[in-house]
This record gives sequence, structure tokens and C-alpha cells, in this order.
Amino acid sequence: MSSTRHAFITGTAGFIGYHLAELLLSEGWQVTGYDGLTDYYDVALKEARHARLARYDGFKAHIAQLEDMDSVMAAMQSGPKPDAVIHLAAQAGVRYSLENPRAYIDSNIVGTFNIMEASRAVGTGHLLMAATSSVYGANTEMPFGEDQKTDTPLTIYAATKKATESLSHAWAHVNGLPTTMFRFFTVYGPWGRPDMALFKFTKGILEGKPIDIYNHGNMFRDFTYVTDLVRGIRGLIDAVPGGPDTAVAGDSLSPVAPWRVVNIGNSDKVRLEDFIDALERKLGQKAIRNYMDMQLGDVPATWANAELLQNLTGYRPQTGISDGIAGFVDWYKDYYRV
Ligand SMILES: Cc1cn([C@H]2C[C@H](O)[C@@H](COP(=O)(O)OP(=O)(O)O[C@H]3O[C@H](CO)[C@@H](O)[C@H](O)[C@H]3O)O2)c(=O)[nH]c1=O
Repeated sequence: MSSTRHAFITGTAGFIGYHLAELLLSEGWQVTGYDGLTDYYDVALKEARHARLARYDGFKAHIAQLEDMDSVMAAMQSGPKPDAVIHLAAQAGVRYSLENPRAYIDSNIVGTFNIMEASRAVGTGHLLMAATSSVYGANTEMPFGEDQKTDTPLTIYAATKKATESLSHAWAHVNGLPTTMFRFFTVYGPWGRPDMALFKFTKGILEGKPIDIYNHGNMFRDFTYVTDLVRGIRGLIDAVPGGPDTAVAGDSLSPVAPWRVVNIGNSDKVRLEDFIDALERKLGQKAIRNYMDMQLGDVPATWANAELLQNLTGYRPQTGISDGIAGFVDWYKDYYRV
């Protein structure tokens, strides 16, 4: 019998899914990717990520929508039974959910249920799915811990992700399917998303155009470097939730299901203005700053308590913003030849 491990990853043409797939492929895993290549942002960037994964023999991609249950099931049954299913595909982005809320219901609720159902049907050993730090919504107690209430989401985006935490808990209870939910904190780095702040700021500064800075720069984010993030996910793949007697210190493990939720964040509260200053230093160019008011749906601050991740995996993210920004800018200049 082959000892090669098999992962089914959704969103492999996306920012985080691409990085995770590359990490597992480099470790010798077989990876089945599933991605809808939606045009929420530049499809060429998504195709370029997939092209890099295609250099590995162990990678196979299925291009279809999450909402298409027949395709999800066929893809999941196409290879050996996955040791882990890691669901990272989503309609992402906080602000676009004000414009097009239905896209979030379709992709994040219906699509996530399809992944849950297919995971149960094939009997994977571990289902891992992305929620978001945005579920902490209007909470003000910092840092955000997994034991806090998350009953005040500020956008439909956050609400759909919170809903998937509830749906997956019930699913894990009913089916005994071990499930880990992640709450990510503003992930950034090479191959990043064009709708996110670092990409928009870098592009604007290099083109000599003004950059829009929300809430006059008076916001805080726990910026998490993508390489650190996928190392955290990698550790959690092997931290399969079991019964209540397997809980570690500070665990969010459910008393009635093999289910837990884990923050993956840098545990560092960075002021947006300081982040932009660091970007200017790396680029050697000043930004033209267009200060704006707070945007509807935005949270003023995020800051992760990452102790549970450390207790489960022995690892915690550690890249500071100057190294992280440098990693992004070097990639951006190389990829766009500027
Ligand atoms: C796009 C944009 C953002 N900002 C500000 C808002 C935030 O304080 C900060 C970072 O914004 P973003 O890079 O869009 O990230 P954020 O709002 O935290 O949301 C991200 O992080 C969330 C939490 O992990 C994810 O669920 C979202 O999918 C992801 O987009 O920069 C600006 O000032 N101007 C901008 O144009």
C-alpha cells in the first residue's frame, strides 16, 4: 500500500490555497485541487498560480464551482480517499459583500455544505475549513480568543463564515466527522489578492497614484504572513480533533463533537499607518495618502490570541511586517516586471 498522503484542497488557484498546495506537494503529498476560477479578481493571476502547481506530478486540478454538487462529488471521488479535505475556496472580501451579498450565500453557505456532504460521503479523516477573524465583528476585548462570543458580525461575509462554523459543528456531531475551523487574520504575502490593502497600496505607490486609507489610518490589523499561515494549517492537519478527553490547554474542542475552531494570527496589533510607513520604506517611495472615513462593515481592529494554535502544533506565526512586506514587494515587482 502506498504511504503517499492525499489532500483535497478547494481554492488552489486562490491566494492561500495555492500556498498550502505548494507546501504539501513539496512534502510529497498528492493534491487534488478544486477551483471555480471566478472573476472576482484577475483570472490570469489565478491561472498563473495553478500553472506553478502543475509543475508537480502529484497535482491534479478540477475547475468547477462549489455550488455544483455533482462536480464536487465527482472530483472528491476521482482520486484515493483524501486523508484531509481543506476547504479554502470562498467568496472572500469584506467590502464586496455590501455590493453582492448573494455571492456569499451561494459560495460560502451552499458551496461549503457541498464540501461537507462530499467529505462525509468519501469518509475523509479530517475536514478543515476557513472561517475568518471577521466573525469577532464588534467585539472589543483584545486579543480575540476562540472562547469569545461571535454574535455581532458586521457584514454578510462574516455572517456566512460564522454560519459555516455552526453548520460544521452540527455536521461533526451528527456524522462523527473530525473538523477543524480556522479563523485567519488579514493574510498577506507573495501571490496576494488584488482587492486587499497591501496589493492596492503597492500598485498605487509604484504608479504614483493616490491610495485610499480608511478611517484616516487609525485602524489596527493582526497582519499574518502567508508562509506562516500555511505552516499553521499544516500543523493542524495532524491535530485531528477527538473526544473531550483529548483537549489541550485553552482548547475550543466541543464537548459533543470532534470539532474545534483555531485562530491563526501573528498575535501582533499593527497600526495601519505604520504598515504603510513600512511599505514606503521598502519601496523607497512616498505614498500620496487619500485619507477617508471609516467604511461600512469594516472592523476597527483585530488581534489574535494564538495560544491554542501553539498548544496544538508547537508553532506560532512569527514574521514581522518589514520582512513580510519585503516578501510581497519582491514578488510583485518580479511578477509584474516593474
Ligand atoms: C482595501 C483597503 C483596505 N484598507 C484598510 C482596511 C484594513 O484596516 C486594512 C487591511 O485591509 P484588507 O487588506 O482589505 O484586509 P481586511 O479588511 O482585514 O480583510 C482581510 O482579512 C479578513 C480576516 O482574515 C479576511 O476575512 C478577508 O477576506 C480579507 O480581505 O487596510 C484601506 O485603508 N484601504 C484599502 O483600499
